[in-house]
Amino acid sequence: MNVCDESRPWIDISQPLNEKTAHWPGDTPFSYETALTKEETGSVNIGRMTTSLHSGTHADAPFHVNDRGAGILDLDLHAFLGLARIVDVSNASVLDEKLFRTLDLDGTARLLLKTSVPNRPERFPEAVPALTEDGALFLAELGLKLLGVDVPSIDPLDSREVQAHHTLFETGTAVLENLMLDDLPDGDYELIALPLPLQGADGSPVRAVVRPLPNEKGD
Ligand SMILES: N[C@@H](CC(=O)c1ccccc1NC=O)C(=O)O
Ligand SMILES: [Zn+2]
Ligand SMILES: [Zn+2]
Repeated sequence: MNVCDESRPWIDISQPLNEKTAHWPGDTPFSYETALTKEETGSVNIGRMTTSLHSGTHADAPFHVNDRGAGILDLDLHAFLGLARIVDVSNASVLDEKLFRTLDLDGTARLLLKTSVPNRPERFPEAVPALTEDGALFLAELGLKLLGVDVPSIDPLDSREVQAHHTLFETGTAVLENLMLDDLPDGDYELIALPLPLQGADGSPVRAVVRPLPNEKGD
């Protein structure tokens, strides 16, 4: 990955974080304030933010669903960095093995799924197409390093078992949620979506960017 190739600009696929960003019911909304103004310090403005780690575009850590699971700082960054395939699954109401068998996932290390839910960062959806246990196992067996979705959760929004999270984390697959994929055609991309080095945290906001792979002619 030559990150300096200016002929292929990076495309931001992150939700903006502001006071209107949707959050999980009962969870901490995002807020930013200037805690110390330039007038107060005599030199600089100093910001402070408060947020759930599951607002906006973010990575989950295994600790999110397992008290003994790894925190975000313990995860291998390579999962969040490298080749990724974007696939439109907007015709599917569940993300199961049957669906995945119809897709071209050969050699895919990172899979970003574009679901039927439109990208509306200010609106928490009523329902999402959930990843089934057989779907999660199928992806893990493919050797997937990372699964990304454009909705707030890979599990049903009212799930207590959060089975898809458990299955992916038990098989060492990283998870990104709330990506913005609506404007991107299916295909192979480079992805950078690094979590912050938050000690002990169950997740982290990421700034997720992609760019299409160069075509064979090199233009
Ligand atoms: N699993 C979701 C988060 C989640 O389930 C949640 C986040 C905040 C408050 C409550 C939540 N779940 C259950 O009520 C996620 O990974 O972002
Ligand atoms: Zn999350
Ligand atoms: Zn999650």
